[in-house]
Amino acid sequence: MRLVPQLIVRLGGDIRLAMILLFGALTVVSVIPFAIFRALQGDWVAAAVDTLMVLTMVGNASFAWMTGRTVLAGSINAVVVSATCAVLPGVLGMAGLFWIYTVLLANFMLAPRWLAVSCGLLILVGALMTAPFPNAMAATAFVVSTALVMLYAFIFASLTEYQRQRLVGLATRDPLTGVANRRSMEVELADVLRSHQEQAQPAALAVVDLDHFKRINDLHGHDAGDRVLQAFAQLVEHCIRKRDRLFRFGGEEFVLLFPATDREGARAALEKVQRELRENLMGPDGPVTVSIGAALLAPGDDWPAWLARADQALYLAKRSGRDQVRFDDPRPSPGERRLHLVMPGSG
Ligand SMILES: Nc1nc2c(ncn2[C@@H]2O[C@H](COP(=O)(O)OP(=O)(O)OP(=O)(O)O)[C@@H](O)[C@H]2O)c(=O)[nH]1
Repeated sequence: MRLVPQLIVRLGGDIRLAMILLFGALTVVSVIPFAIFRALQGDWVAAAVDTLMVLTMVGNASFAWMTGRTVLAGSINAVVVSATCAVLPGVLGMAGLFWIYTVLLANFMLAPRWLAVSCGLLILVGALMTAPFPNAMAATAFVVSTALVMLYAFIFASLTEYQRQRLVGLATRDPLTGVANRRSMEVELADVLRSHQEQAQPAALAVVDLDHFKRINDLHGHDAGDRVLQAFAQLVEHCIRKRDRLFRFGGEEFVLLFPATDREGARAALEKVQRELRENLMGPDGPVTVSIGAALLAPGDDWPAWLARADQALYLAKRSGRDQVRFDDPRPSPGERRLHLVMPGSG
């Protein structure tokens, strides 16, 4: 991808990275002239402080761009610039105070809120100890204005974070059941494939489909069907491991992803899910069963192929009478018919 489109895609998807790069660029443009001017005046301490700040910002922006570790890079930026700001009035006199408001605001865009508040307090205390305030009134005005700027920035950052989380929720969750949606599934399956390629980790995937679900809708209405879907999602999320993931693929079809799990692990997990649902998933007319098709990730699989194999196993589970789990075997031995294992105890 060319540089500008790549830049737009990455910055559009990661606001903290965008702020770190912007902050780095603005620091270079705004601080370098001061560093040169102070060096020309023979004020070597101030020139060195300015240069150190520029180097830190540029280094951190490169680090954030290359590693994606934007919280760490933004936090380092906030701490370094705030520490500099705290002593700046001691070096520059009252002129050092003018930079403080910019840094107080920038900290909330670069670092987590608790760190931005801590850095703000550091600046406040440092400036109070080092700035040559002409009188107590000037010092009081400084404290009040600094506190107000921090308060506004804190409220703004909190609201922005709340809205961001709501947007992420809307974009990645299924509104009916609250589980992750198909879009998240595609992203997470691609991640699992990457770590499978890098670390040769096994992974299993299962497509779970409620049996005769249409009857519930037809006999008792859509709301009754919705309640069964919600109960299903709650029961499954309750009985899988934290790292396993449940997605709503569409309608009454769900996908379960088991990262770092081999065949035996997947078999045990699916037995548990099936047992939990058999015992506790109730529709208006009694227990609701599920059919499950599972597949282990095989070398050379992309995620649609992996999912298609699990779906094929589900199809066989349905055709064989429902209420059962079937595994697809990705590597039948030469000349052998593709083997579909029916789990013990399943229908
Ligand atoms: N209540 C409700 N129903 C839904 C939702 N999404 C899809 N459905 C219904 O799910 C039903 C799926 O029907 P089918 O594909 O025939 O599946 P089934 O009746 O479970 O039959 P088998 O899968 O073969 O056991 C359809 O009636 C859809 O309208 C939803 O969000 N809420």
